[in-house]
Amino acid sequence: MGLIDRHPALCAIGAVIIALVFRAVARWRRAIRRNGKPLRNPPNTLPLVGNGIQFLQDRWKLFAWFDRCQRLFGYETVALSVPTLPPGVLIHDPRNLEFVFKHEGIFTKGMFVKGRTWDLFGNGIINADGDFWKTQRKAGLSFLNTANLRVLTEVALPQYLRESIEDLQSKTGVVDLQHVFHGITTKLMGKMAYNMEMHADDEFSKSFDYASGGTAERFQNPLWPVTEIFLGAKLRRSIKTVKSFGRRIVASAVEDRRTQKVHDQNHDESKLDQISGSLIQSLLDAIPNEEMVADAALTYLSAGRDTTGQALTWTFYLLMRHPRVVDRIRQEVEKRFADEEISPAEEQFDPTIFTAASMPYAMAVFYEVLRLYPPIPFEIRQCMQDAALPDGTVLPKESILVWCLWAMQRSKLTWGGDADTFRPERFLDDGKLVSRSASEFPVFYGGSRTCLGKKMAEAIAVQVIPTMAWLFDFAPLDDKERVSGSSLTLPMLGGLPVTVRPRMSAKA
Ligand code: HEM
Repeated sequence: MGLIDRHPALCAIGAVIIALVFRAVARWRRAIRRNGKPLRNPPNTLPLVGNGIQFLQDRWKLFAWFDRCQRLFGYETVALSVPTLPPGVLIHDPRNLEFVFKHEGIFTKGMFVKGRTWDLFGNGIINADGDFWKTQRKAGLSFLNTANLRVLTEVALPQYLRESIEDLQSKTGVVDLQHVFHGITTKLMGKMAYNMEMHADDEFSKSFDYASGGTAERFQNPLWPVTEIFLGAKLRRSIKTVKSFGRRIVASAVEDRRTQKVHDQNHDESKLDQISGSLIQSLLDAIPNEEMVADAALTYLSAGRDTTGQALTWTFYLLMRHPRVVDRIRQEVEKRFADEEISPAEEQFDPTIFTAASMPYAMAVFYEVLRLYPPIPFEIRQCMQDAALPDGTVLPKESILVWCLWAMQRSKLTWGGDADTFRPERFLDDGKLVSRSASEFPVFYGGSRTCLGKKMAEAIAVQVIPTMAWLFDFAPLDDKERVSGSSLTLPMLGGLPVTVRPRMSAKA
């Protein structure tokens, strides 16, 4: 239910306050121009409240509205106005986005984003700038190095995937696939990054999901500082739980050091144990303040596990609706078996034979899912100085720039007439995977702050998708269209309940 449905009285008070401050904001708004003229307004822009009502709707209705804007205006930049907030624009043109990626110093998260996410992420990498950002990025780069990624694909992922498969093979009745995939990515990040056993249904994970939803709603509700005074108790409690878990991660890493469980290559231990906790140890080496290490750790955890687990959930949602695509994945698996001279009937199933290079179709499926269901569905930046976009839009300092990946990645101008169709083949040319520029396909962001975990996400997807599609038939409980719950990422509201039928007796 949307905020209006849940709290009509509060929304009415909000509308009055919005109207009162509109006069002041309107003067500011006039400053955004293209070729000396004000920008066009999107549909449903109202006098006084501008687009404020759209932003109060449930997020999938907001995405649909962004999508409508994209269909109506093509690549044209349009005005966004939410009274009480700085003036804004909605951009669609990849040229503008390329400019934003190239000028990271001008278009930053600013106080607009940081003010809303600070409680949860503090100075974690997605909020940090300057040297503190560089330090965290360096720690992340060392964690995601080639050797560690090899341990991920050869040891950790097969182990956690195997556990999930065994679990699915023993299940009768309904299974929530979102929970299954979230479980895999939670265990992976927990062990590799922090040397901790983590589970998708522990108290921290539940609190984090709630806190992420509450934080995301702050971007839709301009009166959040007021409404949270009355309605924010659960959010405050959740953030407190999340923060205390961040401190536990740090305490556990410090204890690992004290008891010398920090791994050196000479120990007689598994490859996975050797690299476990490498992210938190690099962060501890580089950052003198443990509170800040905790922020950095929590931000990496969210960036790494939620995005990938959710992308896999949307993948199987779409696969259940497109059996033709499942058949093609299975054909690719059979070809892979033939190349490796493995009999498909063999008892033991080894997911490590699936790599990005050997499974272009499975990779294309993953990319096509990321196009239609981007795990970070919209982005907001704030101008640190006056700026002009390549299309001539002049933005005064502090104005807001929004792009909605959900809408942009459905643009017929960029993706052709069948942009709304799930067609993995669009990412293939002569059987080889084709890449698209970050400005056309910004799913992993672009420029100097491009996602650090792209390779990790791909490595996970290319093992999980063919393995699960080969071993199981999944069926949805109904044909209803699934939508996203409130979050900073794109969880499926209510999870993905399915029935599972093992296709063969192959063991994981
Ligand atoms: C399908 C999976 C993923 C998608 C779609 C994705 C997408 C993104 C996007 C859009 C951003 C920019 C966010 C922003 O600042 O507004 C980002 C940043 C980041 N991602 Fe990912 N991500 C994925 C998986 C991962 C994984 C597995 C990791 C591993 C830890 C990771 C680590 C990061 C980090 C550290 C940043 C911050 C980069 C910086 O600010 O310098 N991501 N990601």
